[in-house]
Amino acid sequence: MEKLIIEGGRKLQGEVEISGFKNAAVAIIPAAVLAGDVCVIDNLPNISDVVILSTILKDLGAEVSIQDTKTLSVDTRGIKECFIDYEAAKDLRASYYFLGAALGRFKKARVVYPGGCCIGTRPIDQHIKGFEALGAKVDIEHGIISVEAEKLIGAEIFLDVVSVGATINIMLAATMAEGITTIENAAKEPHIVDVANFLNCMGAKVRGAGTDTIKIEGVKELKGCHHSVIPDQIEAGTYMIAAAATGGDVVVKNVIPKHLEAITAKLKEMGVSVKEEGDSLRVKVTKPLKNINIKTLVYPGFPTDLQQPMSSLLSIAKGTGVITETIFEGRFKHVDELKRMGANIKVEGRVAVIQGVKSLMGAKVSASDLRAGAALVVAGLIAEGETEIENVHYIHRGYDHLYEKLTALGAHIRKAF
Ligand SMILES: CC(=O)N[C@H]1[C@@H](OP(=O)(O)OP(=O)(O)OC[C@H]2O[C@@H](n3ccc(=O)[nH]c3=O)[C@H](O)[C@@H]2O)O[C@H](CO)[C@@H](O)[C@@H]1O
Ligand SMILES: C=C(OP(=O)(O)O)C(=O)O
Repeated sequence: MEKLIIEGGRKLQGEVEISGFKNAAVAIIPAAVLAGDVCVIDNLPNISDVVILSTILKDLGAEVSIQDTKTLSVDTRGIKECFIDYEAAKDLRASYYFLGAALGRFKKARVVYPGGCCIGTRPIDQHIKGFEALGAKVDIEHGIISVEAEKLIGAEIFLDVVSVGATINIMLAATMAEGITTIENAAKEPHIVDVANFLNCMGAKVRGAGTDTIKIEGVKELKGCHHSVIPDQIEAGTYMIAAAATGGDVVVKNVIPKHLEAITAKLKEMGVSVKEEGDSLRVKVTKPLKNINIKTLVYPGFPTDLQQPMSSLLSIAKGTGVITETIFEGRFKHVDELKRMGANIKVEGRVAVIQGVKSLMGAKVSASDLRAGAALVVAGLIAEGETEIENVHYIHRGYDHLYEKLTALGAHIRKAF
């Protein structure tokens, strides 16, 4: 089992290039099923979720080729039906997008209940409600979700909770439904817009993505297209946090600064200098950092996916900070590991109270999920001495070339087995 060893205490300095967005890529790859044609998807991150989804496409009968780890060419004409079992999909969440895409194209799909990070209960009732509203019958038996419809008919769907996954899945299923589908109380995250742009590039008629009302006018068929995935705001945010935590000076390149406003605002509130330079953000520490309060919210609020890495930074900021996690009830599993490293954090339900300490100490720790892993990497970069992180496979779900990028910024980080 791969482990990650970090010799902490070095300021990160230099430039880091941000890769394509995991959460957009993992929806766009399954969405290619809808085309029944050749799609070229560019700027993909080299992460395990992308590798798994590409393998699933191949196993379903698509012709898949990857160039430079970044560009996927996929011909989905050979796919005739969609069944995805436990072994194929247990390690990621996004397998559920094959439900919406295959329902749209074949009016039928069977996909194992999704996996992904264990950060709360993560129900999929809103996805099911959406599929049913479009006319599909949904059954869940022995851990397999089956969806089937004679035909799909556009409907008005009001989501009970703002869900990224349900918004995207309903968009996928509705692209070839008869008539108009309206999703109200839709999620507004940047990757919703990226997926809508990909669908429109294939010939779909999706309007309003990025607002809380999305309208999809069904079309008879879609065609292949070429699409480039947007930069990963969560990877970018993680490097911004790591730069601040190590007292560094880092230019985070190839980002859309607008997507990073929530994290930029919070870093500035702590006393970090964040300057926009075109499609880069320069993050520099010039004075001691003060603690702050954070509440995770749907976009454009502070993203839950950055809450865990941010808690490592708050652990060494002066004073007391409070994190309120409103999206996932189980997203504080990293806290016990941070405590091993000397952090002073008390968790009660969805609230973590962090009393800043002078520094963290290297220790043996274990990642419980992707962003818990990112939090431990940030903590390891700050800590005095050596930090050994287990369960690194979680981190590889979402961070492209982590070792190379951190090493180029001056970190001492290596693999061990
Ligand atoms: C692959 C992907 O893009 N993952 C992201 C996606 O996950 P995911 O799409 O699973 O997250 P959702 O936006 O759906 O979940 C938001 C909230 O809605 C609840 N909910 C969701 C669906 C549903 O049918 N019923 C329901 O109650 C969830 O339990 C959670 O409390 O958005 C999350 C919130 O920004 C991010 O942390 C994940 O990184
Ligand atoms: C929770 C995450 O991913 P997933 O939904 O794919 O498990 C994440 O990217 O932080």
